Amino acid sequence: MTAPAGSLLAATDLRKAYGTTNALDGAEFSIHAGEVVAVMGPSGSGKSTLLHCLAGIVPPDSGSIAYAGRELTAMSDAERSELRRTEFGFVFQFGQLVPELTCVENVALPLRLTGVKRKEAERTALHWMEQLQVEDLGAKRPGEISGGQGQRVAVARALVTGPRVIFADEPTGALDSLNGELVMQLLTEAARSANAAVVLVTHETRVAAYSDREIVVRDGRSRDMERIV
Ligand SMILES: Nc1ncnc2c1ncn2[C@@H]1O[C@H](COP(=O)(O)OP(=O)(O)OP(=O)(O)O)[C@@H](O)[C@H]1O
Repeated sequence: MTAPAGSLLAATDLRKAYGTTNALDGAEFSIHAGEVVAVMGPSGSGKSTLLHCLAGIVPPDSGSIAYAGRELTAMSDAERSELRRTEFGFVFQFGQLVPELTCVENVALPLRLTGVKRKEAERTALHWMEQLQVEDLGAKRPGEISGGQGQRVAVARALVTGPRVIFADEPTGALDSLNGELVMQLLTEAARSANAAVVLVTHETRVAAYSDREIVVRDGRSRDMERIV
């Protein structure tokens, strides 16, 4: 099977086994620029493994992953790292901010690591913190802010390099529903304004409702869901 035309990131027939466990067993995926796709499914069905393969973190045993016309599985580790640093952004469930740095330093960090000067990096960081409504927290450290605020800072950090794809693995998993909704609303608004695609792993239908499309993973296989309106 070939990837759908015009997709930014597409995977076909992905397989990945851990010992005797088939985490992925012929999974398919595709996403367009600016699209938000929710990956749903029961615990242990292969959602995180799919995300890690798509993001070039975990190599699949077989199958194809095409990003902007380039085959991820044919790249060297160094090329995949470079891609993750420059083209992809990441938001996880928790524990992703560096506790010793202030919030603005945390958001600016991915830019600093690519050699951007401190002042310019922090100016860009503040722009994204405004989008996520956490600009007042710049001088605070992660230990001094709430979980929901921390996730919004993490989203700002994921967007700061201007990535084309954001990978979000249960980004609201540690939040109450009100804070989860706010994170989702601001994440999807900011990503759409930047024309960044979002691969969103979640088991919550309320969170998946912020997506344009849902796929369901079961026993390592994926299928598209028709949105019931
Ligand atoms: N590093 C690993 N080593 C061994 N087995 C693994 C590893 N990662 C995942 N698995 C197994 O692969 C299967 C799929 O795991 P995965 O984490 O992708 O599922 P998931 O759908 O994201 O689950 P959850 O919703 O609980 O996070 C599971 O049976 C899991 O135990």
